Amino acid sequence: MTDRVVVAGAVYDRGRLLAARRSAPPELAGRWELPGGKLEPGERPEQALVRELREELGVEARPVERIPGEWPLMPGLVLQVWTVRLLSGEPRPLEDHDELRWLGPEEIHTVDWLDQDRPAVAEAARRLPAPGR
Ligand SMILES: Nc1nc2c([nH]c(=O)n2[C@H]2C[C@H](O)[C@@H](COP(=O)(O)OP(=O)(O)OP(=O)(O)O)O2)c(=O)[nH]1
Repeated sequence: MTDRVVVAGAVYDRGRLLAARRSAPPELAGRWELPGGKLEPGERPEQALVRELREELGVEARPVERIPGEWPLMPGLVLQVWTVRLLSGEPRPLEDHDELRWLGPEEIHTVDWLDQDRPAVAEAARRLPAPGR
């Protein structure tokens, strides 16, 4: 059986990375992740990511490039991450999250990331654009 893909966004703004705190389910609540969600049948990852970021954060966004790699989550689920450019809107925790935080390069480790997200977050942090971009 092939694993189901969860797509998540490395959303950057002024040299900071967006982190989102999950509000559910109970075993994940309070832990931080990259916003995104599961691919629906027939959906391409980029489409799924645009849809999820619209639903969860209320923003319009454009996937820019995939961060190479694929990270196992729970059995049957793997995480893929795209860098994302925000086109419009200010991210708000509308669904699945109860807090958002923009983290600069020195702040990446100040939130309690989901254990399984740490390698992906490290890759996302390595690609943080300079503050002017
Ligand atoms: N979005 C996201 N989910 C993650 C990350 N790390 C991680 O283990 N997960 C898990 C949590 C969930 O079990 C699953 C993603 O499902 P979800 O609940 O966010 O997605 P969804 O909106 O498509 O959910 P659903 O209600 O259709 O099941 O992957 C991450 O960085 N981002």
